[in-house]
Amino acid sequence: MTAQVDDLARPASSDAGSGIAVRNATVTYRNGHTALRDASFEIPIGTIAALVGVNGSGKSTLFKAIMGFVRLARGEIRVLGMTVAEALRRNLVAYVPQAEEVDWNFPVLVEDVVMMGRYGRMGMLRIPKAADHEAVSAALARVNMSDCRKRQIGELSGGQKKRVFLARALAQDSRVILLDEPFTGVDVKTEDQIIALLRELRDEGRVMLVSTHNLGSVPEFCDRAILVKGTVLACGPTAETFTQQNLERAFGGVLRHLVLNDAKGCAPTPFGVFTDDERPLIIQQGRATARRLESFDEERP
Ligand SMILES: Nc1ncnc2c1ncn2[C@@H]1O[C@H](COP(=O)(O)OP(=O)(O)OP(=O)(O)O)[C@@H](O)[C@H]1O
Repeated sequence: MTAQVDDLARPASSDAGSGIAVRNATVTYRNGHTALRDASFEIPIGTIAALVGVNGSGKSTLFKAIMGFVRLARGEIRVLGMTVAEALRRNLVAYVPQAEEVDWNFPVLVEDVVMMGRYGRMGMLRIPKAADHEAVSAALARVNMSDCRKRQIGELSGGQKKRVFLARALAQDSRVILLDEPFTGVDVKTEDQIIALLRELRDEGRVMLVSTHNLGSVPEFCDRAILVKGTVLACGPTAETFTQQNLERAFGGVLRHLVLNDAKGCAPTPFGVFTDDERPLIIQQGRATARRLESFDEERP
């Protein structure tokens, strides 16, 4: 069953085994705008969860709350059973930012960006030890960016920059990784590489929360989905949550219906197509499919 908001409004004492538990979280900005109201969901450890919703629905606000950048007016967030402050103090949470949040003109080498993931383990003077250099090299190798380690971060392509910030999260060795639109501006090959890496990290027992507008990719690699629109509309296993009904509530008017002939050119098969991004989500009989439009095209006669 898809967990609805009311099911999760229970005390935080049942956190054992949960990666992120958000209960009735409400965030009101200084100008009085409440961006998130009574948001509740839970993600177990060893999970990749998608965070989806239209622009302004509160995805970044939720990330900021999990990172302790904004205070909750009401409610509670637990990370690995701890308060946010405790989880951050222990370096357990890493954040991979949106491209727009970074000043790419800042003169810094790729390896220095990745080393930032180690800062929490260093002393006041931030003098790296051998273990820090090893962690940086291993993280760069894991995202296939070792050859670029001496390059300025601003010189890299969009996909390469994303991989460097992922490497920073790996060097930090966090158990919880928040990724803010990691696929925006990256080609399909890079997207597939990032997805493969996220799966490896999941299998290591980490928790990933991925904000994305690439709805078509979600059923392919996310175990769970959280649909937001000023609050959490639905959350749970992707197969149960990513339904036409829930997506229509979250995305309203962006659903289009196409009528396509099947492979034999026989009876028309109705499909719903959500076009929030360049990677559309195909809905068939009210359920999300894991196929991308381009792979569907390949099957057409
Ligand atoms: N610092 C702020 N002060 C006041 N309001 C804010 C602030 N940051 C965001 N908001 C408002 O809160 C709401 C949620 O914004 P948020 O950035 O969380 O949305 P989002 O889902 O991440 O959007 P996008 O998909 O465009 O990144 C929006 O109405 C936004 O205008």
